[in-house]
Amino acid sequence: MAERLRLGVNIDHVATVRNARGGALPDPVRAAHRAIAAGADGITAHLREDRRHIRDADMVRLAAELTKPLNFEMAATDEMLALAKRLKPHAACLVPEKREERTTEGGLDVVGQEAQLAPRIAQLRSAGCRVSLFIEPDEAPIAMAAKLGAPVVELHTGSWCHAVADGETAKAAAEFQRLANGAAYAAKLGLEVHAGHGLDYDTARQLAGVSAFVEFNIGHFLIGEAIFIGLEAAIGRMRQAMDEGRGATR
Ligand SMILES: CC(=O)[C@@H](O)[C@H](O)COP(=O)(O)O
Ligand SMILES: NCC(=O)COP(=O)(O)O
Repeated sequence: MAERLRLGVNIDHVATVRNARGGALPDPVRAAHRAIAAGADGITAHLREDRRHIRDADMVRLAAELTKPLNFEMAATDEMLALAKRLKPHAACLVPEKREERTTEGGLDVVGQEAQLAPRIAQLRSAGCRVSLFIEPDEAPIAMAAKLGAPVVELHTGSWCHAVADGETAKAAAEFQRLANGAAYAAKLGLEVHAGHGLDYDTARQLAGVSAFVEFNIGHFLIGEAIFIGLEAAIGRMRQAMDEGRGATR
């Protein structure tokens, strides 16, 4: 029987809605508690440098209150590093960030940034954080992640999800194969393999069939679904989709 996939729920976009009116509601920390009650294995939150959704005070509360692991997504900057070292979340996921982007557009450029990343990874590990690198599913960044001492990689699923959503069948098939190959390669190197960005019920179900993945981090789709069916129901359906996909693992 294949290992059960973990589901990390990203709550960034509860904070996006809150910030639209500048008040305190809806509270992303309340959403995190509800997500855990509904079966999330962990919570992901991305403290962007421009604080467009999650804010420092949210991170402080999440780190103090959660009963399941917190995955702190952050740019590899001194400011974020200092905060992560203070809050000591279960996990720190280093992601690329461009101020003008609408959302994360690709994986971290690990091959070009070894000198900056190596000391930051070492410091996060010393603070007790499980470090992951959000990267493209290609051999060069995966090998570099292993060389840099990151125990976890999160493979960027955005290109595949876009191709699926746009009905680009050939591209979607190629991107899926790229993810499957990347996951197998990372697992062979001894890395723990996660996936995330743009996943929905169907893509999560399909990707769950790749046995090398142990965790998916999913946010935007689930928060959108919550508008229609509620957060608990959306998480329940996602859990079911992932379990179905994992059951199909050969
Ligand atoms: C790194 C990643 O793919 C996402 O988790 C990230 O948090 C996306 O950023 P937004 O939530 O701001 O779209
Ligand atoms: N790291 C990916 C993540 O946390 C969620 O991404 P998305 O589902 O909001 O695109």
